[in-house]
Amino acid sequence: MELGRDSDTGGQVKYVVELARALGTMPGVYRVDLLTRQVSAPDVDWSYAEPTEMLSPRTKETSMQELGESSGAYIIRIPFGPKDKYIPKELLWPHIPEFVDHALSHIRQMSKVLGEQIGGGQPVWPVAIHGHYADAGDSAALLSGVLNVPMLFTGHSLGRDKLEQLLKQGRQSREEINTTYKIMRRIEAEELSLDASEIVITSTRQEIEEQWRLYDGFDPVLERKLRARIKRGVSCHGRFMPRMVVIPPGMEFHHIVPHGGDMDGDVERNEENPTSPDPPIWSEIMHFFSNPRKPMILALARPDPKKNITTLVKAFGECRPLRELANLTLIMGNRDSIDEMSGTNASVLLSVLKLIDKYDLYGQVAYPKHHKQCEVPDIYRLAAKTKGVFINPAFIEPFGLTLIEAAAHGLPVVATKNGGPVDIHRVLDNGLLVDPHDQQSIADALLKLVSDKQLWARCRHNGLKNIHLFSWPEHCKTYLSRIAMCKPRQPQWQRSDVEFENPERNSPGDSLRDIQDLSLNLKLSLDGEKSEGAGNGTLDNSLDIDDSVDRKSKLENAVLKLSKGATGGVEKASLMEKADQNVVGSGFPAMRMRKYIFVIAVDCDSVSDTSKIIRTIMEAAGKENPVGFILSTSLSISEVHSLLISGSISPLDFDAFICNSGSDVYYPISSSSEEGPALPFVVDLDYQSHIEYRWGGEGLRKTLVRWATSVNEKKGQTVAEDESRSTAHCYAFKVKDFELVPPIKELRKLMRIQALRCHVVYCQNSTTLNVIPVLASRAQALRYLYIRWGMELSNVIVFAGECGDTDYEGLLGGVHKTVILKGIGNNALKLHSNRSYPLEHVLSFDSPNILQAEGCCNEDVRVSLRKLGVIKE
Ligand SMILES: O=c1ccn([C@@H]2O[C@H](COP(=O)(O)OP(=O)(O)O[C@H]3O[C@H](CO)[C@@H](O)[C@H](O)[C@H]3O)[C@@H](O)[C@H]2O)c(=O)[nH]1
Ligand SMILES: O=P(O)(O)OC[C@H]1O[C@](O)(CO)[C@@H](O)[C@@H]1O
Repeated sequence: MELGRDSDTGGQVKYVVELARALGTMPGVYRVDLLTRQVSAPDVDWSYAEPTEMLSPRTKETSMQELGESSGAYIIRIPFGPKDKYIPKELLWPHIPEFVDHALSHIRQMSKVLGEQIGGGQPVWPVAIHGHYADAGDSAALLSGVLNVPMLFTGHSLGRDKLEQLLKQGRQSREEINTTYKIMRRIEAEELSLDASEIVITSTRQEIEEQWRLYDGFDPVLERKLRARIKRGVSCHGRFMPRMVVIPPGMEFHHIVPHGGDMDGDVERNEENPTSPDPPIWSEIMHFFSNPRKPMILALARPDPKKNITTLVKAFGECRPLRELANLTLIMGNRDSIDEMSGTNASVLLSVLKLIDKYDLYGQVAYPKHHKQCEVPDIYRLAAKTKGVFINPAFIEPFGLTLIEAAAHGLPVVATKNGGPVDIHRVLDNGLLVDPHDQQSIADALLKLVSDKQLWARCRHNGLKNIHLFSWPEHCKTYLSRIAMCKPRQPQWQRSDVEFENPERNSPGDSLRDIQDLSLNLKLSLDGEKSEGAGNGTLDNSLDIDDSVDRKSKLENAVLKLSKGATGGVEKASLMEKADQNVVGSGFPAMRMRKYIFVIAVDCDSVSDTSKIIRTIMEAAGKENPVGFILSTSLSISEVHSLLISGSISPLDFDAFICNSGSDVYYPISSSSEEGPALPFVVDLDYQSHIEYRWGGEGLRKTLVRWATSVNEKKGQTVAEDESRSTAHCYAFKVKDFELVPPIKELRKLMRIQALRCHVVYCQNSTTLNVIPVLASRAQALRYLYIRWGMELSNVIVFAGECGDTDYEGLLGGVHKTVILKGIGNNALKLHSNRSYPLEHVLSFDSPNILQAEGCCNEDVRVSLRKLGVIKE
């Protein structure tokens, strides 16, 4: 770990690595995979390019022999974004879909490997997926949706709070902040994480009460109300809230020199080897001081403006008695040259240097250029040895790992009263809290602690006495018990395979009793005791139980046939049949065998344009390649049927149909005349069970109808429910005038405020609004086809227009190739006003996977296919 190297290498890195390592050694946990980006750049360590790295356990008890072949904790580095280049977290957003696709492929591969090793040949699926920080939250939401496993989320630092703090400081406008930090994109990712997570882990209560409450999708009062309703067994009307759980992080204690009985004031010494030489970092710090024997005030933080180091230097510089009594050590990451640091970090450092000069603090302040990770404990020990004090004066500190590190080394603390330190102080009672904006109170608190020997000894003693409360094994126990309470989710087809093979194992708890793994952050198996917990937890979490599709019927792997109702819409014809093994049951064969799959996702102005483009693309594909076709559209399946008939295209020319903006997947079947008016398609019920998660059903529909009424009252008859086009997982509304309806971002906000989790899409030239499950989309349906049928995503070519429905941008990113057909697309959509951030924060325009075709005639398409190497000549 290169902690403090830049703004990406802070406490979160340490937290996540230590958590993964600790989880990997927990009884019952089989495997933990920590997924991160692979970087092979000259300016970063070579190990960042290693695809896999084992995190060896810290505890001696866990011998390698005890572990299974692939068990333990691993860092898995996934390549995505430009090769050979380090990208700061703010610029990663356009590359997230590519990460998700590669991560899926790793998880799929791993589940097979583990299946061979410990699963009796059945794939071993992750038990849960945990996103850390907004970008991983965004990814985990998509992955949990495709894999159909529970998601957990930890924010570490939250965008809305950061935005408020930056606005308060008044140095940048909202637009400037967004340009620098891509903060609106990040906030949307955090909102999506709330939509999709079953559990949100926080380090403190303050994070819930004061930070998460700033989000549309979380309201502590509504959360309590919903929880009470669940306990009483009363309906929540389709509303869902993630469960917030406070679990403070832990510490790794292996490198801490035992303090023996020396808790009451005498400085510690190395008990194991009293004659060992002083660590080199001590002299590197001491050479700054004219009187190295004075107590040392220590600050250790990334040189980030929010850490407020400049106020500390001012407080020190302006307080004569403090300067006389103590020295100040500032550990602010590592640097070779200030000119090579990032803009904000460099400006903090320059300000500090100017202040040292202004107050003439030479000989009293140390600011070493380098320190190694392994030297950090020595730095705390040095401060404790001089009877010094640790200070964290951050404007706001979400938790503050340095505070528990200092306590573990017997160093009393002065800390900001904003954020996590309040909770830490309640537990440890090892120092004083201050207002970080009040320079005088910072100086007073420091002076008090360095001058009052009894207070200093009491704080040291208290910290050492209670630090065991911040332990990773304790953290992991609570964490795992929470996961055991989640309602088990798993791909339906996998569950049915297991159950058909082994009819003894039919209760939901049983599948948890099998060894399972938990990917991205952990993989674990649950023992009998925990499985019972899982049963009880289902009650606790019954918010998510609203499983409206009858489980039994889903398990039957049935084929649902459709027939045209009197209205011309599609009705379910009550025909649940045993699986037609050739169609759905045994793995839809065609997609896996295709060399390429062309996904036609052009959102045209008119139906005739669509069928014309379908024919052009099919002709351009030629016959030489075994190409499969998928139509991806906002249309319902009966509209698709009419479109195909009007264009004289056979449904059998397609492998699949992604309909209703991604809320339904169908496969074509040959219709026989005996079946009367049945449409020649079967619906994929497994897909429905995947996207069912948090679907608000009737409660959501009623809220939408009320919303439509209120729009109509204000603007005249503008929005009306379109029952004929609505399906079980898509509520369709007709829109008369798109200028009069609110943009997507407002409608989404309105739904989130009411704890309704869904995805809203304006489509068909803005004449229609489709409201679908939050984990459904046209892009997600493609990932599902990969997981379900093994359709290779890198061999998929998506054809899209220049613009389209409001889910358009989701179609472009990822490992598949995209051909954008110039001049095509419905143009009435307010695509750009649907987001609160520019398209560049979502899409990478220079991606080699995206191509522009000059037009949409046969030759234009063929030129693009040639460029992609799909066709020769
Ligand atoms: O020059 C430095 C600066 C920091 N560190 C280490 O880096 C970590 C910094 O963690 P923390 O003080 O918690 O701050 P952040 O880097 O800002 O971490 C974020 O993530 C942490 C874990 O969730 C939270 O505790 C913080 O509040 C949150 O701001 C600590 O282990 C430090 O020892 C160094 O080794 N060298
Ligand atoms: O300033 P931001 O964007 O809120 O980010 C802070 C986050 O970045 C990191 O420094 C990266 O490790 C984390 O410690 C912290 O969670």
